[in-house]
Amino acid sequence: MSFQEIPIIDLKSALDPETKPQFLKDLRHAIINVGFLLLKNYEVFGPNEQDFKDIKQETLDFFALPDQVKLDIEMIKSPHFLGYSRLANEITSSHTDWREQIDLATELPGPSKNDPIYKNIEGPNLWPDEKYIPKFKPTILNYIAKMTHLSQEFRYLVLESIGLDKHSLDVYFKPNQQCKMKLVAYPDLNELNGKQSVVLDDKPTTQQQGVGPHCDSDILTFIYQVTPHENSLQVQNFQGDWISVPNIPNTLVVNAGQTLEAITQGVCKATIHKVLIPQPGSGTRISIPFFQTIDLDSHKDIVADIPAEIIKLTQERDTNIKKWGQDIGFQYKPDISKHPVGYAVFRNRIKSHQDVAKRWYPEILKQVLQEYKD
Ligand SMILES: O=C(O)CCC(=O)C(=O)O
Ligand SMILES: [Fe+2]
Repeated sequence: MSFQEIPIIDLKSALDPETKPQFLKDLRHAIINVGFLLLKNYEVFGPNEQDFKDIKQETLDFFALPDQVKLDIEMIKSPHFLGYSRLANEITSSHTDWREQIDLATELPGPSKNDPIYKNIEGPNLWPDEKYIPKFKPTILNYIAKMTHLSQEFRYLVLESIGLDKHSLDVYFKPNQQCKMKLVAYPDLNELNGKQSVVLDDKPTTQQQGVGPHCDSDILTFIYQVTPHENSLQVQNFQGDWISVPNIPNTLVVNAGQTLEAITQGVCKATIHKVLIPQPGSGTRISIPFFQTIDLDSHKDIVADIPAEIIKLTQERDTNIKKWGQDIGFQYKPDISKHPVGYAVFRNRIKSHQDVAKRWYPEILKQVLQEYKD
């Protein structure tokens, strides 16, 4: 029997030596057998109530900006895949995603000439004109700084929960390691009526995707569900059933990505998930995912010293899997024995944002589309 609900984990209980053993046990179950959890009392290490209020306000203000202000910072202007994506301009699992978003990241300089091409993932953000939205940049930078801290502390706990030294992944991180985040708006069906995808010949229908079934490619993702929509974010259990992630105030959704799965020999599960567009009349759904990523140059072996009893738990999980989720189509998986992790990350960005790739990396886009077909 696969999971039927998303476990809730209380970060405060990690701080008390009396409650920590049970905390680690619960976390171990969540990360191995579900791949998703709801985290409460995150402000122990992360953003506080005011920080969440601020980012919510800036996000609402951002999406309310005149189209031209948003289009001035369209992602197509960035070789680093950062900036604004208009509605229906992204593809997941071969279909249009009915969402509008801005991709942001830890502010870093672009790569130098001799760097491998995948290093273009790093670079400066495209900021909206501060004349229209003066507090946007400082609010985002503050959120990134605090979430970076939370994601690091939480990674330590995840590693402890599977019997590893909390510093065992430190070699995959560099000083000022890039983290990524997005502000996302999923308009409801009424607002979408008559709209057509910019990239595919898709029109929205009731079951249309906000974002199609996929696994995240990072280490850990933290999602702030800003609006109270239910039954939008759904996770696929290992029997193929879709389980809704409850939208509980003052919790963050946390999930494992494929990079963490790869370097922990499959112990931490990168579970398939998707977002449905909101029901007509329920208004725009807003969410803010934050992605902890590792040094693009990482080219190291997987973590070898995972205790045998943890590997056994993983094997038990895998033998019980009746149906291995939905086919999410072709997605580059990090294979750090063959390529640095940046190779897969870069190719996944090319596949998702083909208009950006066409402008900046036409040759690689051709290769990717060819591999995609094969
Ligand atoms: O909007 C959400 O709640 C999740 C979005 C998501 O899964 C993603 O962008 O990777
Ligand atoms: Fe995701």
